[in-house]
Amino acid sequence: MTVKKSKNGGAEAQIKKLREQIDALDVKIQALISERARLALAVAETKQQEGSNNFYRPEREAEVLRNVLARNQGPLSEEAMARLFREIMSACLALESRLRIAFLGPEGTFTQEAALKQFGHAVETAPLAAIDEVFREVESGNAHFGVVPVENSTEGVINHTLDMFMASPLKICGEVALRIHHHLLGKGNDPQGAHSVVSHQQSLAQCREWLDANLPGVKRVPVASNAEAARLAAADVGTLAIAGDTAAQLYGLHMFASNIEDRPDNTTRFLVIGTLETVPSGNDKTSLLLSSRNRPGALQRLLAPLAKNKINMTRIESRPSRQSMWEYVFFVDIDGHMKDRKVAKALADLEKEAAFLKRLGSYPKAVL
Ligand SMILES: O=C(O)C(=O)C[C@]1(C(=O)O)C=C[C@@H](O)C=C1
Repeated sequence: MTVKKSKNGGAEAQIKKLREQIDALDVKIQALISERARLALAVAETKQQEGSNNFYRPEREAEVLRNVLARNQGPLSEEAMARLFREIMSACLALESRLRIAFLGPEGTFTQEAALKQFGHAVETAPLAAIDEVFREVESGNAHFGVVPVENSTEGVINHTLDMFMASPLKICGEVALRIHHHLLGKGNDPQGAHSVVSHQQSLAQCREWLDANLPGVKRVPVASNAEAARLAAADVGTLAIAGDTAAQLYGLHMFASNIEDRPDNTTRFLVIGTLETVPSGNDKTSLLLSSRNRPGALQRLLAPLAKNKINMTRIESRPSRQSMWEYVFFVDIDGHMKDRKVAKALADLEKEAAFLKRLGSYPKAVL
């Protein structure tokens, strides 16, 4: 008994000592964060004196986060360390100017998660019901930036987002890559007793194999979003939802099975849209909208300037042009920033070959 007591006493004393060290470090960290915030305010003042009211600088934020990752020695993971610095920058930016970010809602969607991953929590977020509403909110100046999904590694592109760029004057200012984990959620006790499983059609597709193996008799019903699915599951014990953590928490649902996506590397790419022309960050990509003249070998000829200038094309998607039948436009992503000499030369060559070329934006590659 005496030994145990002294052991406990020893452990408690040890914890007390460690906590004193933590307290002493917290004092220093806090003072440094305040000093950092004062410097950010000074940067804001300089921006204002220059006549600029673009306080958000995605290229600088990408650089800060890349430096953080390069320095990280553990024990915190890259994600954890980046998240902490993201929130520090978010709070600093909020001192300079509070941003309003429109995103494809409702609350609890993966797009909201992507918006918070990119901007941190010190922004005002505005959930909107459809992708075109997000574009309109930014175009009208009601929101500083918008976040929309564009591509999923299992199911491919989100055509609606690409189509919006044909007519919209907005630029792509950044991209966010988000690992997507889907869970089977509900209010009841036994998922086998459910009559239907609801989710966004992409999520149902991303969990197809799991559903075939585990819930073969349950009807699959596509709905507008995963968050909407969670809302429906919260209202009816016979309805199961496939959605992510945020929606599960928001609607207080029971998690019957976690990470049910067929591919463990399931990632969705989101775009940050706005009026800002992002300057080079040192590791950028450029998105273009192209259409070819209607003649044999047109696509090959169209892309030749990229090969000639040794530009790496990372993606190409074709979409009907909507101008005339059987004509296509191409969404092309290339490595580099349009201000890079090599890219600028390739774009000048491309312009001569293409019937139409729209520069959708150059922006930092997703950091994490
Ligand atoms: O460097 C700037 O331009 C800043 O305003 C500072 C800071 C930061 O906290 O590091 C804040 C907001 C910008 O988006 C980028 C960086």
